Amino acid sequence: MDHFNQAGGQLMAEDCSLADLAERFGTPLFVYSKATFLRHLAAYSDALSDYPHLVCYGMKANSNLAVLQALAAAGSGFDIVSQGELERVLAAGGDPQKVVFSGVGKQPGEMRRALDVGIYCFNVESEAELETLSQVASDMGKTAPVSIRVNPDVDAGTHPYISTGLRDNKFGIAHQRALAVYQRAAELPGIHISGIDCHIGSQLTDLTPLMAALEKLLELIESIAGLGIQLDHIDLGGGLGVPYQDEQPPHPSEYLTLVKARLAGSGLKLVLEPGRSIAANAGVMLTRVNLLKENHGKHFAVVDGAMNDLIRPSLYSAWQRIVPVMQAPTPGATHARFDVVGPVCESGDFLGKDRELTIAPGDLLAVRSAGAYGFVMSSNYNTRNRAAEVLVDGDQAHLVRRRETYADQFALESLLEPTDAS
Ligand SMILES: Cc1ncc(COP(=O)(O)O)c(C=O)c1O
Ligand SMILES: N[C@@H](CCCC[NH3+])C(=O)O
Repeated sequence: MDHFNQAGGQLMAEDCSLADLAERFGTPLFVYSKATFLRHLAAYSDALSDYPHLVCYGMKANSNLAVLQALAAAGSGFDIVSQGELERVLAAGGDPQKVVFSGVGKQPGEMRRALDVGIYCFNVESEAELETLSQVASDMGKTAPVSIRVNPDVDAGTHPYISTGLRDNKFGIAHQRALAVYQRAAELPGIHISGIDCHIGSQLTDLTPLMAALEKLLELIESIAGLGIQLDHIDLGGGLGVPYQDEQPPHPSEYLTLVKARLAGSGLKLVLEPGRSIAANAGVMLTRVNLLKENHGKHFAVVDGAMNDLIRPSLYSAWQRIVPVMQAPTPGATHARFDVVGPVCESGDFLGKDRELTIAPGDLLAVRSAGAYGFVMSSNYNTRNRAAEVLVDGDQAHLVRRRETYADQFALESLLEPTDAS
């Protein structure tokens, strides 16, 4: 369920006409529904209303400032992976005490900034990072709250590029090493051991690997207690999938009922880092059909959106639904199976392949489920201006990021000084 529904013969975002938004702001255009973001956040917080918790939205999924502002106002915390993301949380009015800092390559400067503003916890991903953090915190006369990210070696059963909890992945500390790392952390100055965490992968549609990871963490927690170390929280990361096509991922309440039952009596606060399940179906990308062409019997719809705007189809062969915004076909439209492709000079530049559509040049298409890992992964490849972003709230549409201009793109570059008078 989302707030993108058909009404009056066209696809709407809440009470706003997508066709009108495309006219007003141009295409390609990301359109987000504020109500959907908030409903997805509430799916987590409501399911945990009877259990101590902190939901830290995995903001890498969609870090537009207005989106963060809306989530922060609804009480969300944030999972960050860079100082840049921390600066966004602060700029959007988020509470640093609800921030967890993940990532395998935190720099000392980033650690200093996070210590300065007082984040909730550092999710430490290596022994080297632990030593550096201890040094940085001690030098500042501060204590860093730390959780060790354990790599539980659980197969999340997802695309290899987005699986993170396998022994071959760069993330976290092998669970066999974890105990030794906790022991070392207990000896180090400037470190307060606060929790344990894991994140095994993204777009998970089955609870089995998530629950297997939880069991591994609970075993470890017992061994850690044997060292005399008491943890105050467990962070299970993000990872719940969304229906892009016909997947049937579990609802957060189904997952959290199982987790709460397992954690009952543990005294552990539960931290979560959901990204995709909050953002993906809260957004669409609008793109206009430029022209139709046929090559050797194959039909192509060349649209104005491309892999630089939405890279998931090219990068992961991800399937995202593509639908016309207007229900009634334009008179004279062509009915065929189209590859929906962009203008970028790469054969891998497609938004969808082999899609049955009835379309004509000038038609507006919506690529669904584009609220997560959409705009945030966009680039200027082929010197294309990055798209604009609009956040809809009822019948109000707010332009929350204007379309880039060529001047924006050139602003950071310089020409060489001429070396002679000629
Ligand atoms: C450490 C961490 N937490 C949270 C997330 C968010 O994951 P998802 O978008 O699958 O919920 C990610 C990304 O996969 C991550 O790497
Ligand atoms: N960007 C990926 C997910 C990566 C998750 C980040 N750890 C996607 O679009 O599916």
